[in-house]
Amino acid sequence: MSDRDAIVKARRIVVKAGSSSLTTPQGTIDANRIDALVDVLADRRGNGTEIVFVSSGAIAAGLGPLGLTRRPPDLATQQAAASVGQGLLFARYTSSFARYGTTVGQVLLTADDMMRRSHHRNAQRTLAQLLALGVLPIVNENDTVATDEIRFGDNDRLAALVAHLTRADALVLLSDVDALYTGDPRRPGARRIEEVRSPADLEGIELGGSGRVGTGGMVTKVEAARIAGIPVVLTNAASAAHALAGRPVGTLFHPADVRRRSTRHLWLAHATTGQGRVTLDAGAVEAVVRRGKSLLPAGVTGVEGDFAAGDPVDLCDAAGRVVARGLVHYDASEIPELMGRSTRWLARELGPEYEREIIHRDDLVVLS
Ligand SMILES: Nc1ncnc2c1ncn2[C@@H]1O[C@H](COP(=O)(O)OP(=O)(O)O)[C@@H](O)[C@H]1O
Ligand SMILES: N[C@@H](CCC(=O)OP(=O)(O)O)C(=O)O
Repeated sequence: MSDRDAIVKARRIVVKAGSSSLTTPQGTIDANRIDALVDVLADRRGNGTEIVFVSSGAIAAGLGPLGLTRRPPDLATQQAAASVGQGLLFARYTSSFARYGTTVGQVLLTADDMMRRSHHRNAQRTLAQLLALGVLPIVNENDTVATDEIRFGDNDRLAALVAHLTRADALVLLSDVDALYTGDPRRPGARRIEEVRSPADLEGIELGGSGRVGTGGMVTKVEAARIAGIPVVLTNAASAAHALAGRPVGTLFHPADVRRRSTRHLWLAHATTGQGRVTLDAGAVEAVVRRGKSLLPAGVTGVEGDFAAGDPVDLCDAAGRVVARGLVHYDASEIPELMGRSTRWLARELGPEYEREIIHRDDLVVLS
């Protein structure tokens, strides 16, 4: 079965639409385009396919009502715009899907929901139950409470992780551009890439930034395709029906092998930024990278940054090369007095609560 056939036969599909496909240049929801996309999704659903829809556009749809003409640079105004826009978007989806008798459920996720085991299971259960009840989940990042430090920012990688979370068979990314091109399609000479089979197919391709209201541009779409581990089609919203029908539109990304990685590990590797750095001695690098062990205080030689317990931090070797990333169990300020000490010594001198790892192996992903 070809990967285009796999999209036709998929029983569960994650479809993601970008801000530019759902909103107008005036910063309002684009009701006509939303209705047209809902028509396509409802049609596919009518064939018995379960759809999980990841919708961007909360910030973009909130701009007009707030009298703004462009995406604000500061987080607080973005959060406010998202708060206004998300409600308007969801109201539109509710009424648009009601034309087909379809009930929709709003699912707003934070990066933490992908990362922390308990939250992760919770999100997974909610999505599974919505699908079991015949509800179409509409997912977005919970932008109103997301902060710069711990935020997806773009919905492409979120969609890939949602595909893992829901064990979807295919992912369709809808943007304002009809495919991946060899360079920015706004410039002459850019050619459409029909298929991406391996990272080698991406060599020499210029992955540019986003359009007027989007975030992440092509970089995060290609990254999403790499994370997804299922067939991915990237095209524009107008070609959604063709993409779902297996027609040769857009760019088809054949699945990369990511089966051995959990969603949390994929999140850590691809969707977080280290909030600081911890330097490891050679023995600790060997233990963490080669033997899959937890990072103990004894193997730490240095710390940089101002992170808090629970933040993602980069683990570096003595040459400063990042070898892994993990969720740290201590604040940055606590680490200097623990460095180089055995856990037994720490428990005896500082108390039993200091007998824990700097980073537990379950919260750690090797990057080198
Ligand atoms: N190599 C490329 N191929 C296709 N599009 C590209 C490329 N480089 C940059 N782009 C730009 O990426 C934009 C889509 O990204 P983005 O604005 O984040 O979309 P969305 O809001 O749909 O997620 C397009 O408008 C396009 O101009
Ligand atoms: N969660 C954000 C999405 C951020 C964004 O712009 O994403 P995208 O348009 O998919 O590149 C929102 O709803 O505004």
